[in-house]
Amino acid sequence: MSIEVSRVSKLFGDFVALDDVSVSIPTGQLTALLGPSGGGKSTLLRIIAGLEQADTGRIDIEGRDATRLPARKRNVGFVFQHYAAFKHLSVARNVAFGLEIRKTPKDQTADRVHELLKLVHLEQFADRLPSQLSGGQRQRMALARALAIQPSVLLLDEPFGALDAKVRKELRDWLRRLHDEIPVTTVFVTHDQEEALEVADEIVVINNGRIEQVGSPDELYDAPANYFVMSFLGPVTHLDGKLVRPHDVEIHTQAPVPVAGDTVAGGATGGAQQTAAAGPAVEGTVVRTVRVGFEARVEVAVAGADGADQSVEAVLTRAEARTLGLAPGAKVWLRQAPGSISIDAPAAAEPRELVAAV
Ligand SMILES: Nc1ncnc2c1ncn2[C@@H]1O[C@H](COP(=O)(O)OP(=O)(O)OP(=O)(O)O)[C@@H](O)[C@H]1O
Repeated sequence: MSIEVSRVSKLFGDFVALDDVSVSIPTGQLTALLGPSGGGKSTLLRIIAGLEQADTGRIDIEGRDATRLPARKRNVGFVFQHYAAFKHLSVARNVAFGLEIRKTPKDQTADRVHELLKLVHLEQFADRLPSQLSGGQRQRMALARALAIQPSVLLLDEPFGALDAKVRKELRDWLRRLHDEIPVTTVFVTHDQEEALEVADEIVVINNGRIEQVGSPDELYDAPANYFVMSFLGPVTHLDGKLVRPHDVEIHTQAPVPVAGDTVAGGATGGAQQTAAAGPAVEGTVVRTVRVGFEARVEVAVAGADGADQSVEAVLTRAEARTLGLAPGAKVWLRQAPGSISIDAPAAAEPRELVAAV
């Protein structure tokens, strides 16, 4: 393991930002710290970097106790969302900075800067000033600068957060490819589940100063440990007392023949369960259908346990929606698709609070 975080807690006044957090970050992989705003991701990253001190607990980096080491002695590269470049220095000099202060011989520095600028596709901009770069190019320069000192760990705090969606997506793909080329242990903070699922080898889900789950993108998606993780990883809806994904809700225009509903695989307590066969269907009425790109989102009103109408969302392909001809007011039957996963919804009132927290 490249980074071992053991029983780390951090308070700001009496606010608990991190509560007894332990996690192992594997060597050579891209690990995402994922969670909602204020959950403690940046605080954890800053403690690993040595920019913040934990109140209790221990940090080991590459087998060495780094808990009390100052940031500059931890051999970590760091990139923030708003990268502070030296405005009056060229791109090449910015990248060279870490090497110059370490008194690296000039020719070695020049070679390394050239190599890094090539790696981040900025060779032709070596002599420009940072202000003459686009936001995406500036973040690539920041990465080159962080990599210059050959860090054992690269820490990225929402590195693409300030960029527009298209550039963000490009840089995300680029970071993945870059990491395949030079597999430095990398930890990056994001609140964007899609970014984490797409880029990371491993995801650490953090909420309210605690770790909710650690796993590969597939593990998290296929076996979320709890209600929070499942809700945070993408759209969810409630069907028959369970949290399910809208694309796992089947819509029938006639009452389907019930097949014994059986639960085959349970995760951790309270975690996802996989339905082997479809159980009885729930009757409802179509409220509206909205087409979004190739999908059709169908809102269906069903009678809840308390008698009041509850809204269930189902997502179909456009073709499916067209075949079913779902007009508002149409009577339908909903059931969870066989093989899909669900989590028992917590007792009354709680779901709404949790969804609001997300
Ligand atoms: N220096 C500080 N002083 C007081 N409170 C702080 C300080 N730094 C962070 N906090 C608080 O600690 C909590 C966790 O902050 P942190 O930045 O780690 O969250 P985050 O998950 O990275 O969220 P975001 O994505 O919004 O940055 C927040 O409620 C924040 O207000």
